Amino acid sequence: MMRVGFVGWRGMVGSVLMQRMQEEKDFALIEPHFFTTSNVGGKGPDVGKDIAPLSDAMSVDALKGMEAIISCQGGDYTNEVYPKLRAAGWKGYWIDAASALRMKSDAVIILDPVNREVIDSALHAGVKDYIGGNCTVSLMLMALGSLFRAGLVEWMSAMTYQAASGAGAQNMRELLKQMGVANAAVAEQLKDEKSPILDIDAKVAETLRSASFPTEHFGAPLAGSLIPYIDKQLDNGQSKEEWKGQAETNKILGREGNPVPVDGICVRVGAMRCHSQALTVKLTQDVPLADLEAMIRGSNDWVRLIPNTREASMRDLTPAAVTGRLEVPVGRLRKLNFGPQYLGAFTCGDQLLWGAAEPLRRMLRILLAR
Ligand SMILES: NC(=O)C1=CN([C@@H]2O[C@H](COP(=O)(O)OP(=O)(O)OC[C@H]3O[C@@H](n4cnc5c(N)ncnc54)[C@H](OP(=O)(O)O)[C@@H]3O)[C@@H](O)[C@H]2O)C=CC1
Ligand SMILES: N[C@@H](CC(=O)OP(=O)(O)O)C(=O)O
Repeated sequence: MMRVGFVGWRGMVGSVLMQRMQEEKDFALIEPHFFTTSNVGGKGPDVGKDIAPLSDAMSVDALKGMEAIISCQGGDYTNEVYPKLRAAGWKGYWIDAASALRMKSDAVIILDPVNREVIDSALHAGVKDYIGGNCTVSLMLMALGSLFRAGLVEWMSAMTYQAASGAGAQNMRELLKQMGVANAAVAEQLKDEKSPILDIDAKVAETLRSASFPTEHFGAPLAGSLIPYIDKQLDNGQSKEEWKGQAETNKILGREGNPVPVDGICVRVGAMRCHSQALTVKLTQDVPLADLEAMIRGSNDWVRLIPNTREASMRDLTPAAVTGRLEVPVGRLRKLNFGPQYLGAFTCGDQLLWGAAEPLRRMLRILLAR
């Protein structure tokens, strides 16, 4: 059995990975070893079989014994440990959720329902580093990857509505705290159906702006508001999250030499763990809507085409409906007023599943099937 090391298994992404691997009985096929940066010798997770006590995730010697390592520990850990491990001659497979190694020329961004042939040819060529993509990019490609693959996308604009979970577990907690504080500020007025709405509104606005409103993690109010900036600021006016749209989409599709322009504005909203995106696609030709729908519907086992009606959109195309599910719905599909080559679409997906954990466990399955 393949010896597989897990680092970062108790974090938010790691916990979702453990959950999915249990559901799919992946642990029955491997010899799992668990690592920690904080509790060496402690007890690992319950995965339905006996496991050794936790090993030191900073020990190159301990990690070197693994044939594959899956890390959900974050980019700082990857930047510190990965180079030492390779320098020590380790030849195993490194599978990582963090962005640190994504754009390395000999690393592949994994999203097998979209780029299985890129993964297979890299495996054949002896590539050892397989990195999960940015959640927003992966979810967009799960929804509309078929249009890129058919050569139908001249350019795409992705305007995003990203959930608190993308910023981390503490941020999810902070969003809920903010909701609680905003609610508490007007709890008495809410009990009285006749209390003036503008008084309630003014009190909420004052609360959101007050110095005591909990914003330690987001740096700004998110509940009752939004934050139109995600990740670092770049010199060209884009945020790092916006930069990833084009860079990672084209790398996943294996067309870095002839990139399709992708751009937009990435916005944090008060959803818990589903990222949504409003997409505008300039098509390379005027393809009938029904043909585009058929192409999207047939592109992978998880995409769900939602009829462009008010009822279906409100029922099936929201973070509340999609959270915790592997399905990636795409709807609001229509030709835009700009002309017959302009397509509008809206998609929503769980960013901890296809956006983070799922591509990692599927990469492990691909290795096991070799
Ligand atoms: N958040 C996201 O949506 C996405 C994240 N990623 C990548 O995955 C990396 C990990 O993200 P995420 O899972 O959010 O990180 P977390 O902060 O949830 O977990 C990272 C590590 O922190 C340590 N830790 C310290 N305190 C706790 C605690 N109370 N509960 C659990 N773990 C704790 C654990 O290490 P130890 O057990 O060694 O102490 C854990 O493995 C990110 O840096 C990013 O690179 C990728 C895609 C999406
Ligand atoms: N930046 C993403 C989450 C994330 O971790 O992305 P990346 O894996 O590209 O660093 C978000 O905030 O929603």
